[in-house]
Amino acid sequence: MTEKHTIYFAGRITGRRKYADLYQRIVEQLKTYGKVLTEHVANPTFEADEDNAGLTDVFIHDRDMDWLYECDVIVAEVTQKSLGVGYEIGRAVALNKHVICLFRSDSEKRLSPMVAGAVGENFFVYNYKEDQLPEIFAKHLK
Ligand SMILES: O=c1[nH]c(=O)n([C@H]2C[C@H](O)[C@@H](COP(=O)(O)O)O2)cc1CO
Repeated sequence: MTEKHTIYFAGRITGRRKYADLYQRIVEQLKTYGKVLTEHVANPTFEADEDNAGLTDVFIHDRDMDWLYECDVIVAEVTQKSLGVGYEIGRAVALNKHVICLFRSDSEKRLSPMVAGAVGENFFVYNYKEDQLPEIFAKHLK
């Protein structure tokens, strides 16, 4: 029987939403393992929605920190550089959360050593192809 998790999905929002479709496919898989607190990250029109909603920076930060406290696992798609995602990962480590970082192996970018080198008991980094995601999620979340 699959344990139900509370999952914080992190991915780049600011700037180009090149990976929004990928983020949506990841979130759909994560939802089979429990509750995803941050589904909005995978919403391709999110930036525009957020502008319309007029949320303040403090509101967004405090809401996301509450979700970080609440989650038991953070899954971060780190192929697209993002200050917000880096911050969330650091805060999650400080909270002793289970951290899974996903970096696309076909990317021509280099993952920061501050993430790639942080592997440990609760911190995992995968250079992945998309068809490997089901196996990765099953290993950590089943
Ligand atoms: O409006 C937002 N809402 C929000 O939840 N975030 C969080 C969730 C994402 O995992 C992360 C993205 O940060 P950034 O915007 O620096 O790419 O920060 C970030 C922003 C700022 O775009």
